[in-house]
Amino acid sequence: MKYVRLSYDLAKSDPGWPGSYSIDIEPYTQIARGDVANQYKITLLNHFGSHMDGPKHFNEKGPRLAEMPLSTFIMEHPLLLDIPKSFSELVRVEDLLPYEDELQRADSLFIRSGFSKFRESDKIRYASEGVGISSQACQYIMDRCPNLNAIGMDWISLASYAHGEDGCLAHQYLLGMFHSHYICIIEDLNLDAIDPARLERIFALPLFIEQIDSAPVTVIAELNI
Ligand SMILES: N[C@@H](CC(=O)c1ccccc1NC=O)C(=O)O
Repeated sequence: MKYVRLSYDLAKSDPGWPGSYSIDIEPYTQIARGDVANQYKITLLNHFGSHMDGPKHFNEKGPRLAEMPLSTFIMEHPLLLDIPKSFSELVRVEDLLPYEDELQRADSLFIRSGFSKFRESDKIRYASEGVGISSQACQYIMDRCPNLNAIGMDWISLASYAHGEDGCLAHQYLLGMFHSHYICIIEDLNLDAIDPARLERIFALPLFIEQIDSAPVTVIAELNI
């Protein structure tokens, strides 16, 4: 078995959703300053970097991540799809239709668009001209794929910034506003290292913090190598 991390380190210089707060990290106690231990104070927007959206993000009646069943975070039947997309393009129903049978069997879906290649080289466009999943595709997924607990992606948000209204509706669909189940969303992942034929399981473990809807997440893929 080989384990590969799909979530990024959190770093101040990383791209965030345009106009949103990101992260600040400051020393709290420091050995170099005469303290006995190193500690840091972190101020973090819970939607910055690799993170998991819980139902309460866009659905006031939905649970917080800490209230979801633990099976949400351990994916035994992940499906990785390569669906190449570029600046401000949306994943649409017709992109998913060829995979309907696989989608119905899977407990989680990871979409590799290739857009993560811009995360380092063009941070501004990575954030403001990101890929998205159309609200119609999200409605299709909610209606037709009852076993999916989570959808992950190699770009910054389910919503493409250029299609904000549709992105809002897309979040509302997956986060259960119009259905009796939920699909959590895992945003800003690096899916480069996964060979779909070797993918066994994915573990996506968010921080559980009181009050909050969503949280930073550590995502690890188990590959059969
Ligand atoms: N950063 C968010 C996206 C987001 O904030 C958003 C997406 C679509 C429409 C509005 C949004 N935020 C509004 O305040 C996310 O984690 O997906």
